[in-house]
Amino acid sequence: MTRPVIVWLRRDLRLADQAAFAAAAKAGPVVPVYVLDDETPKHRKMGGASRWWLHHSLASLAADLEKLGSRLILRRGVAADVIADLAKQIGAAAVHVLRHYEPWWRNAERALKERLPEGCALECHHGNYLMPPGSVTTGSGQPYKIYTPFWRALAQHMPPPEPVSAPEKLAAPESWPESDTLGDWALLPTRPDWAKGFAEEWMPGEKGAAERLEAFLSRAPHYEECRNLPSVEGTSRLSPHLHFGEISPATIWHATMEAGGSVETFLKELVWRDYAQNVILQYPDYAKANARDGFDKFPWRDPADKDVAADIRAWQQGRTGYPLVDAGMRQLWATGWMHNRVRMVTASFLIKHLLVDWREGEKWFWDTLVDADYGSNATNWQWTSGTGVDSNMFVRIMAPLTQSEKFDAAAYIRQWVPELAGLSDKAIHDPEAAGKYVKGYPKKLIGHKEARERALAAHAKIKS
Ligand SMILES: Cc1cc2nc3c(=O)[nH]c(=O)nc-3n(C[C@H](O)[C@H](O)[C@H](O)COP(=O)(O)OP(=O)(O)OC[C@H]3O[C@@H](n4cnc5c(N)ncnc54)[C@H](O)[C@@H]3O)c2cc1C
Repeated sequence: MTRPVIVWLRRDLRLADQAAFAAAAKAGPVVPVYVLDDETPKHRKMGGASRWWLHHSLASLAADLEKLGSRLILRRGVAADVIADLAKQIGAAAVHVLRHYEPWWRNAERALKERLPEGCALECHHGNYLMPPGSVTTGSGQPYKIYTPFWRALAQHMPPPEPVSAPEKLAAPESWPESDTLGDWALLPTRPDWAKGFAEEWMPGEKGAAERLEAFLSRAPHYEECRNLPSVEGTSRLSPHLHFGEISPATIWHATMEAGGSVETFLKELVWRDYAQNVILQYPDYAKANARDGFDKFPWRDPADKDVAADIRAWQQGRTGYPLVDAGMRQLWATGWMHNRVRMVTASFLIKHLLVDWREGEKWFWDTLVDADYGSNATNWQWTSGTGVDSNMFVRIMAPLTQSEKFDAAAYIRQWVPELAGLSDKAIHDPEAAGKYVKGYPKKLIGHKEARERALAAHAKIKS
């Protein structure tokens, strides 16, 4: 009997265009394994919203595997140890994985390689990004730090290879190793069940991802004009599916190209995802360390101070008195997702209006986003705060009230801040300035002009 091979799954929970499954299917009986590992990532273990998604995504993958005559084995513990032990136990000939670039997963891949028994190879495949992170370099072989030249260089290698179909069958081993039961992992919230709204919005899993893509294709040609309008369903909402690897970026690339029309702006956004991985490969601590010199001395307000803590809480709960900020933070809490334009506005508000260190916001998003992604989250927070490897954006202080009008956010605000629903399109962006007192809706935590001056003065301190 041919020795079995293991497919070790992480954020690659799909069968189609999944190189680890494709290679394993040809090699022999396949044992697909997911390890819930809260130890290896240390303080970066998955947040609450991601755990909700993970539960449903694993259930979906397990059902899809059964249709192929296979199973999903669930284990809990330090992933490198669990996989090495399992390889010994079943006499595996190889472990197939898709590469991941979070620093803890790179360490785990190295550790696993050392721990695997003799004769069991670790086979790492490419597939969750358009190009393997680190492979797009300047003429002198250096990795890119800035997005635009990165995009130009990556575009030279596009389109990506055509996606590969899911295997039609996966041979089963002679006997299946033991598996945990998904429900015992308690990934879903219970008391309180804050994720009630998630199920209305999302269908985690490969089928849900394919449906999202299908629905987006007819809108893709209008992406450029609609993508900044939070009141309009203008973007793809594929981010959590991409994060959990339920669909490959190559699949999305080819499908949007075939849909026709001008899709370059969308593809450029997709490349931001690759760019973020390229950044964390160069700066593994990107979620905790300012990349730009000088910001370590920035006079942030102290989150231990009770007034600052109250401001942070008001931001988290969507009670800042700025309707667009509040709508975004409430959308995040209710659905685990927020529109990109509003992510920029809410992040800028925390950092510049409230003068709170970007890392506080990064942590909140990590816990509450269903698409929370180590690379993309840190890259976008450092970009907004001006502390990152790219240009210093600190002095670009977004005006939430102007942004709200410019991007026509009235309907979005009505949806997420229902106490303001009765206000006119004109008054809803800034009820206070329009002289509208709405019972239950808070006053602004700080005026825009005052906040802007305070932020610029703080920034001047690190420049002097
Ligand atoms: C402060 C802040 C934090 C963010 N945190 C995350 C995060 O943790 N995870 C995450 O996936 N995105 C993050 N983003 C980027 C962006 O907001 C989301 O990817 C986007 O809103 C997802 O919606 P969509 O799928 O409809 O995107 P679309 O506009 O349809 O874009 C298609 C895909 O491209 C990728 N993409 C688009 N914009 C970006 C970007 N700026 N950076 C990286 N990838 C991008 C996503 O995978 C997205 O699904 C963050 C942005 C900000 C400003």
